[in-house]
Amino acid sequence: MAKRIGITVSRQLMDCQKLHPEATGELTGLLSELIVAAKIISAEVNMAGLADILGQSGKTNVQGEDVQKLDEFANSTIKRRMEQCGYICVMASEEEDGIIPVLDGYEGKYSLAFDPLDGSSNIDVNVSIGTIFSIHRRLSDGKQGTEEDLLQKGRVQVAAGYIIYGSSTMLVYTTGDGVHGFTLDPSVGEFFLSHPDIRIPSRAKYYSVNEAYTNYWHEPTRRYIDYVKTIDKESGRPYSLRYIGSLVADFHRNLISGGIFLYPRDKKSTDKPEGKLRLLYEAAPMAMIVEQAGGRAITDDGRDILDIQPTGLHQRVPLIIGSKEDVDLAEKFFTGKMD
Ligand SMILES: O=P(O)(O)OC[C@H]1O[C@](O)(COP(=O)(O)O)[C@@H](O)[C@@H]1O
Ligand SMILES: [Mg+2]
Ligand SMILES: [Mg+2]
Repeated sequence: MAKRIGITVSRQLMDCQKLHPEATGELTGLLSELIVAAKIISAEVNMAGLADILGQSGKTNVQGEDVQKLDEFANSTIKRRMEQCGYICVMASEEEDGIIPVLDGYEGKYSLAFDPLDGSSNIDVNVSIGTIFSIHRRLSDGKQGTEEDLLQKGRVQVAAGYIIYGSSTMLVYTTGDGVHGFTLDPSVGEFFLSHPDIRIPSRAKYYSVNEAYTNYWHEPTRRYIDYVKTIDKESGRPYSLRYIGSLVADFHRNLISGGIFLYPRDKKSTDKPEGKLRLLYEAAPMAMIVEQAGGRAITDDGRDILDIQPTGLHQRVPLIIGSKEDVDLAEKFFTGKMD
């Protein structure tokens, strides 16, 4: 894969296509359309305070969460663009209860699941937020796609990525050929390669968990977090705590600097027995990226996130993700193999 800093993302996609003679260019087309949607969202996020787009929309989504105006803007921007791009047959969004069809005559061979805006609690306070996406090859034949095309294991994703709207806007994605980061130059409206072949450090520097829930943690969580806080110079402990409250931003920091992010099950969320984060458009795409970068992603009972067969569009899973050595060790704590 071309490692030339400064090449555009469309150029890299084209180069990647050349490596796959069977490629038809449809995945490149799909990703290019998604990137246009991300640029539109990035422009809106960057001037959110001016555009009267902060605050709540007054609606509640299928997750029971208050929908922010920017959630809605991002959701409709992606939907409007992708329903007529001609490369996908069905979509799923965090903000929509059921599957989202494409316009008749625009059916394509892929399915798209997305979290239009991740980190909604940080939208109004100018803290990094993002968009997460996951792409599968369709299974159903016929024209419009079905839920079956979306409910596929993370292991068979053809591409996954996120766009982080932070101090700079970055696209980080994988098509199974490593993980690459591009930075948006807003003056020319183009993403340029800035982080080729990202490899997550095998040992963490940071741990990311919402400590406000300590009183509700199950014993393995408590023991593991106590462990990362224990002084052990040789293994770089205690790790520093960093928790932004936007999965995209916490994940991105750990991807670059080394870290472990945990959102395990707890005793607080009786309405969310499987934790908070969603498998299809949060955990599975991040798991593909982290594994492609040399890291790992599991549940808090040691299952690999990418091998979980989804059963529902908005299914939640406990998530432990990040530097491989730390996730391997955390697994021992959570599966009772650490005495
Ligand atoms: O406030 P909590 O319980 O720590 O939850 C924070 C988590 O919730 C999320 O905001 C959920 O995602 P959405 O903002 O897309 O709903 C994650 O980004 C983040 O990691
Ligand atoms: Mg989210
Ligand atoms: Mg969201």
